[in-house]
Order: sequence, then C-alpha cells, then structure tokens
Amino acid sequence: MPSSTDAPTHAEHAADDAALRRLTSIRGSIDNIDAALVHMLAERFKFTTLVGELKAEYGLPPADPDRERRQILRLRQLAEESHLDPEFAETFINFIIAEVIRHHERIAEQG
Ligand SMILES: C=C(O[C@@H]1C=C(C(=O)O)C=C[C@H]1O)C(=O)O
Repeated sequence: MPSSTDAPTHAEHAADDAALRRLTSIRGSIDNIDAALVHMLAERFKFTTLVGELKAEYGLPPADPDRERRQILRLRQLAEESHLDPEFAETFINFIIAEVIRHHERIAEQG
C-alpha cells in the first residue's frame, strides 16, 4: 500500500485529471446559471424601476408590505416544492426587495 509521501502513480494522476475535468465542467454550468441570474435580476430591476416611476407620479408609497407578504408566501411555497430552503428563499427576496425600495425612495426624491 503506497504511503501518502510516495509520488502519485499513473492511475492516481488519471483519476486527478478526470476529477478536474468534471469539476471544470460542473463549474461551467454554475457560471452559466450565475450569468442567467444576473440577467434575470437586471430585467427584474427594469420592471421595478417602471413601478417606482408610476408610484412617484401618483404619490404612492415606495413599499407595499401586503404585496411583499403575498410574494414571500408564494416564494416559500415554490421553494418547498423545489427542495430549496424556504428560509433562504425569503432572505433572498427580502434582500432584493429592500434594494428595490431604496430605488423607489430615490426616484420619489428626485421628483
Ligand atoms: C415593485 C414594487 O415595490 C416594492 C418592491 C417589491 C418587489 O421588489 O417585488 C414589492 C413590493 C414593494 O414593496 C411593487 O409595489 O410592486
């Protein structure tokens, strides 16, 4: 049995190469998903900006807690169905909504 201080065998090198190729391939998919997330978030912010402009024009408040509650319930449900931690889904959407509300406050201030 080779000790951990021996030089790697040919088979060990081959196993390392296969593992590295799989890792690189899986990371390629992760990179694609991250790119899609950024694109989807950018699209979402385009629409929330439209909402912010509408609210500013009609003097509506930047935040709508009732709408947020309904979104959170819906996303928690979707998360459960997708085997994603609903707490994480709620934290994630709250993080995004907080940023949207800051944008809406800024739009309202700018008039
Ligand atoms: C986009 C809106 O404004 C705020 C941001 C929300 C969001 O990012 O989903 C939801 C409710 C509001 O607090 C909205 O009222 O629809």
